[in-house]
Amino acid sequence: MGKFVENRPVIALDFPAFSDVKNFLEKFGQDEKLYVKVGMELFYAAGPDVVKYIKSLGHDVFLDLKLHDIPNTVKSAMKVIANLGVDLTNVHAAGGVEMMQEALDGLAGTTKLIAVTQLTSTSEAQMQAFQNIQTSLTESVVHYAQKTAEAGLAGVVCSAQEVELIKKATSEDFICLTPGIRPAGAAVGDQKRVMTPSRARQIGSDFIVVGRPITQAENPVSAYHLIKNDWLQK
Ligand SMILES: O=C(O)c1cc(=O)[nH]c(=O)n1[C@@H]1O[C@H](COP(=O)(O)O)[C@@H](O)[C@H]1O
Repeated sequence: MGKFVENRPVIALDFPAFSDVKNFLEKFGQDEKLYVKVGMELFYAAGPDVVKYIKSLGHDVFLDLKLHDIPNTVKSAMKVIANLGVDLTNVHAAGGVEMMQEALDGLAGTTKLIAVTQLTSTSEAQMQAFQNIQTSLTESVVHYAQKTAEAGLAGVVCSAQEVELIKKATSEDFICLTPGIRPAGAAVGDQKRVMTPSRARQIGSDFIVVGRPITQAENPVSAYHLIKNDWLQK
């Protein structure tokens, strides 16, 4: 049996208002069930209602709030998130093993939990100079992935460039969700560690997250399908 891979690119709904989400989702056919990401911008603007709306349409939701606080606060917040019925959510691995374990406890098995390692907008030079971590960026990501696995979480957020080493250091089943995905020739923007959908698939990513290349496209539905086809092609 092959390992689980999510065949739909997760669309980052990075919009400032509920109405933008409605407009965006209405472009797709009613039978097209999507996997979308609700991040800080949209959640702070539209709150739990937007999550409930998206779920009521039958889409899957990754609630990306990247919690990073003391263990007790994160656990309490996760208890609230557990009631939203989302499919996936995340914390920052830098919060520590105890924080990650408390986050899991708060969710009580309702929602899959993953942890951000090093953001895909971080380069090795930035990490070394700013975070004062004197290893390679890959070593830092693999270290966070091992600690995340030790805490019992389902996987990590990383760039596709680190997936092979993470799987070796943890297990084949440990989820690697990879943002920083760009079709060949697309604008990279603020992302630093990027890869195309097909290359990410070859390398072993389990989920890809794509925002602007879809949401800012002239035709978001065809951009989505082009990216999906590239992702499905090994
Ligand atoms: O946790 C995330 O989803 C995330 C982690 C990370 O390391 N890098 C990253 O880009 N993301 C998110 O993935 C999305 C990428 O969007 P685009 O760069 O527009 O494709 C954004 O919503 C980011 O918040």
